[in-house]
Amino acid sequence: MISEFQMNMKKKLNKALGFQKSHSTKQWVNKISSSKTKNNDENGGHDLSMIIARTRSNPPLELTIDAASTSSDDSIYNSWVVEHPSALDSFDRMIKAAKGKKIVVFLDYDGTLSPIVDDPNRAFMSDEMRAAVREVAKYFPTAIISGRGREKVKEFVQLGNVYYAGSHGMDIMAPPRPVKACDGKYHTVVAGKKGSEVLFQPAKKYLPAIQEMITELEEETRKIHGATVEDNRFCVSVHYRQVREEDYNILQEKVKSVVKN
Ligand SMILES: O=P(O)(O)OC[C@H]1O[C@H](O[C@H]2O[C@H](CO)[C@@H](O)[C@H](O)[C@H]2O)[C@H](O)[C@@H](O)[C@@H]1O
Repeated sequence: MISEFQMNMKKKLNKALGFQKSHSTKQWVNKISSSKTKNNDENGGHDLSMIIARTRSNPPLELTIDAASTSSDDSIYNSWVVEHPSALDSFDRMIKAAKGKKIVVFLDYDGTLSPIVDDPNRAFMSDEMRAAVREVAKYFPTAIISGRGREKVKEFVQLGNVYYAGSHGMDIMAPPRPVKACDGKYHTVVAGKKGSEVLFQPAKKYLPAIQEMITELEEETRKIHGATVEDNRFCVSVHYRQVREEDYNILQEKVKSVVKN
């Protein structure tokens, strides 16, 4: 039987995720259409991240379709939903499967907790979503994993009771708590007001090389209108959402040559 907590959680998640139905429908439809009409990468991504990890809902802007405008768009969306059902529809099944097990929640940021927008610096999370995540984290260890730098994600999320895994997991910070043991090699303990925070940064020694690459990418891409380089500390994203389609190849070649060298 579903408990009151489960019902409340389901309601809160539904409310928090509400924006995705209205806001991201266009992006989902857009992604499907774009993958049919051009040779896009499999994730429809718009940043040529050095570690190739992208959200599912970031399609090219120039292929924007108004999802509400035609019934064929609706049917594209509906078939997308069939292939990508909402976890909320299987909530009861998930609860059953989780019985007696320790539940840990892993959440992506862009396109999951926040809508996809043109300017990566403005991918804000709604207050409803923040409240839902805060609530979930009260009951289960909760981690937010992103390709972005850890500090940027923390700045967006503004919650103290979650784990932050930035740079695709190369920079992890646990919420403040009493620290029992760390291996000392990759972990650093940072004393804070509410307890000690543990930092896990296994790629720290590569920081100078990564920073060098970021500077080079900035120089190489400066002349391509719309291209931006996002410093994600242990990795980097080169955004092409605002780049003209005819410049995609040249940008891609420039990124490849920097990475290769
Ligand atoms: O792992 P994620 O948290 O999903 O990060 C993947 C990339 O997300 C961000 O870029 C994407 O969202 C931007 C804001 O909506 C959008 O403008 C961009 O086109 C998307 O690719 C982030 O800026 C990247 O650094 C992450 O790699």
